[in-house]
Amino acid sequence: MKEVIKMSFLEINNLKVHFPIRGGFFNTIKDYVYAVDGVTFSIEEGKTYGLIGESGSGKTTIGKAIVGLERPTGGEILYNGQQVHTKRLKKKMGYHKDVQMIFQDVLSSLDPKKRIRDIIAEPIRNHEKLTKEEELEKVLELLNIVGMPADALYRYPHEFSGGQRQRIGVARSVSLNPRLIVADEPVSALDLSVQAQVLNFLKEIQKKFNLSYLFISHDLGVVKHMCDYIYIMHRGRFVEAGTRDDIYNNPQHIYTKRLIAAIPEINAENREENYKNRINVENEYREKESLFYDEKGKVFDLVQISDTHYVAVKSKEDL
Ligand SMILES: Nc1ncnc2c1ncn2[C@@H]1O[C@H](COP(=O)(O)OP(=O)(O)OP(=O)(O)O)[C@@H](O)[C@H]1O
Repeated sequence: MKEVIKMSFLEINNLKVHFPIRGGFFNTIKDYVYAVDGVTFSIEEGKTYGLIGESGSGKTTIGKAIVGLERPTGGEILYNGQQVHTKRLKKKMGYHKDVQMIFQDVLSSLDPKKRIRDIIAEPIRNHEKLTKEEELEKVLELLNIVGMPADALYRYPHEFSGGQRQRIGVARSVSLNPRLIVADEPVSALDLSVQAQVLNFLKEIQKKFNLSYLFISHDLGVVKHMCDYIYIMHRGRFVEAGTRDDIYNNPQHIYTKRLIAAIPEINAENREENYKNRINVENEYREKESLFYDEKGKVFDLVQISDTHYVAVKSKEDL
C-alpha cells in the first residue's frame, strides 16, 4: 500500500481564546466572551482555506492567535509538529517569517509617514542582513511581482488607490518568503471590479511562492473561487467543514444554508428563485433549529459525513 504523506505544516488543535468580561467596583472577572471555543484544523502547503462566518463569530481571533497577536486560552498550535507557544521558540523556528497576516484595512496597517520603499523593506530589515543596494533590488523585485511601478518607491500610502495599497501590503507580507498568509477580509473594502483583480493576483502570487492562504471573510460569495477547503464558523466553533464542492453544492448545516442563500444573485432572471430559496431556508431554520443547537444554543461537535465533509449536528441520522 502507498504510504500516505502528511503535508500539513500547521496544525491547530482544540484552539480556545476566551476574553474576560470585567465589571463592578473591583473590576473582577464576571464572565467570558468565548470568541474561539475549541476549533481544530490543519494547513497544507499551497492550499487555500476559507474561514467564513458572520461578524463576531471569532474568525479574526483565530487569525490573530495563529500569527501570535492573541494568546490562546487553551489548545495548541503546532508548526512542523512542534508547539509554538513562546516567543523564543517562534524565533528559533522562523515562525514569524513564515506566517504573515494581511488586513482588510490596509491603509491603517501601512504607516502613513513612511515611503513605500521603507514599508516594504521593514520586515526584511528585521529578519535579514542585506546591504542598501541588495535591499533596494529586493524591494524593486517585490514591487514588480505585485505589478507596481518602480516610481512607487518614494511615494506614500495615501497616494495610492485601495487596490494598489492592498498590493503594497501583499508585497510587504511576501517579502520574507512566507509559507502561510492569513488574509483577513483582504478585498471587502474594495469595489467589486477591483476585488476580482486583487483575488486573481493573489492566486498568481500563490503559484509563484507555493503559498498557503487562510482567507477570512463573512461572505461565501467572495471566496467561492479561491478556496480548496472551507470552515464555516459560528459562535466560536465550526458548524461545517468541507471542500468547496461539499459546502457550495451540498451544504448541510442550517447556518451554512443561510449564508449561501444570502449570496446576492447577480443574474436578474435568477433573482426570484433566489428569493424563494431564502424563504425556504428560513422556514427550515425555524423547523429544525433544535437539531443544530443544544438547549443552551451551543453548537454541537463536528460529525463526519463523508471523507471530506463534517457537520456540527446532534446526530448524523438527523440530516
Ligand atoms: N480583545 C478583545 N477583548 C474582548 N473581546 C474581544 C476582543 N477581541 C474580540 N472580542 C470579541 O470576540 C468575539 C469574536 O470577535 P472576532 O473579531 O474574532 O469576530 P469576527 O468573526 O472576526 O468578526 P468580524 O467579521 O466583525 O471581524 C466578538 O464577540 C468580539 O467582540
